[in-house]
Amino acid sequence: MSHPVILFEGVGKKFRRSLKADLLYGFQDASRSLFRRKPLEHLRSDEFWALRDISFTAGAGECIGIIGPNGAGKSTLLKLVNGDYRPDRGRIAMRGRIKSLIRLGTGLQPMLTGRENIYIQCAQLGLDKRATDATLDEIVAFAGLEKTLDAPVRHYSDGMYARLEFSIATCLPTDILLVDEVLAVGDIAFQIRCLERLDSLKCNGTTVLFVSHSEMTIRHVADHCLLLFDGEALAFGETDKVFLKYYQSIGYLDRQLKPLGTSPEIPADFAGVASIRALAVKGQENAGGVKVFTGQPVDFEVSYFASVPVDSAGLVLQFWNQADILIATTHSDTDGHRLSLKPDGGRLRLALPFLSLIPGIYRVAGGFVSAGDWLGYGGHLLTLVVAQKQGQAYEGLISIEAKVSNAE
Ligand SMILES: Nc1ncnc2c1ncn2[C@@H]1O[C@H](COP(=O)(O)OP(=O)(O)OP(=O)(O)O)[C@@H](O)[C@H]1O
Repeated sequence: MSHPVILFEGVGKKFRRSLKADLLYGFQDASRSLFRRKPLEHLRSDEFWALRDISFTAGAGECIGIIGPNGAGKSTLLKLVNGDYRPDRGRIAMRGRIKSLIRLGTGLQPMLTGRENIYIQCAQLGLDKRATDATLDEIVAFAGLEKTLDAPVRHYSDGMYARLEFSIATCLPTDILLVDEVLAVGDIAFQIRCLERLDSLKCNGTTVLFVSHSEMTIRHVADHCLLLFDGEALAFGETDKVFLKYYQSIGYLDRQLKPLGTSPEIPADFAGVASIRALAVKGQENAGGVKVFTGQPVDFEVSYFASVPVDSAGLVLQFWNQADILIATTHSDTDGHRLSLKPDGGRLRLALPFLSLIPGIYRVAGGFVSAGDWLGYGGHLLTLVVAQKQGQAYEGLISIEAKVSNAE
């Protein structure tokens, strides 16, 4: 990476446990800062490191997913980037404008209406009234708040707050976007719109730091992940490896809770799916990739590996929803169960003529089966975001294709 947009070098941030220490050390630290002396690097009594020795970089258009248990230091890291805190140790360098969605509702004035808040926030982003007039409809439509635009935002639900804040913050291009768990309170249709918008912001060069406890959303948007644990960076890099480290570090694997990404029943992968992607169908491309819709055809390209030649294997994909419920399994009773897999690997095409999944975010798992046994199983091969065509509405868990005709 040539010039990182965000650089953390050995960054540390400490906090105090008591109000007394806060007041006393706050005064001491303010005096040091006044005389341009470096912050104290050692801990005084009642202090602790909320972040210790954190180093990573993020480039233009890159999204870093920040994961870890409660209290690990994720929000503190975002607040350091946002300039809410100064680091007590190390160096942070950044370039460009920052937009943050860190604490729900803090950017909005509760007594003012949604419309008034949009004008205030847009003015802070540098838009004059005429420019705001021009983007107002788009902001409101994205947030889906047409009916409540002129109500005071103190009457909004948490989800409505999040929709308005996200919509305003992302209506203009920005260099750095900080997102802390704000999508969690939005409904599924809004979450899907947010993920699409994040994809398109990334395509336009925005660097995103994205904090979430949802593995599915992290996997969809993040190019790399940073795992924080008790203020320390336990892992940084490929999403798969970082999640595996996360599950190992919280004992998820030991407790046999069937972690995502592995299947404990399978001793060794003879043949498995290396990667899978949805293929573009005309009119279904969007800025961040391929869009798939309920009721439409979808094709997948599946790359596989095999350690030995395999005759007569079947390719099976499973679709798990965000509550980790298995919603659907593919079946292909013709050629799909008589595949020969070459030992050097290859590519297959799996076609679904009618996507039965209703709008939502799904984890695609699966692999090859032979005589009823898995030859290899991938627990998280793809995060699939399913949208709906305008004017359609779905209820239930799946949509079933039906043909209706006049009965003579
Ligand atoms: N202003 C503060 N003063 C004192 N302690 C703080 C302050 N802000 C955060 N902490 C502490 O720092 C640690 C890290 O907090 P942080 O909010 O960054 O965690 P997190 O990983 O975002 O957690 P969560 O997943 O629960 O949101 C916690 O122990 C928290 O209590």
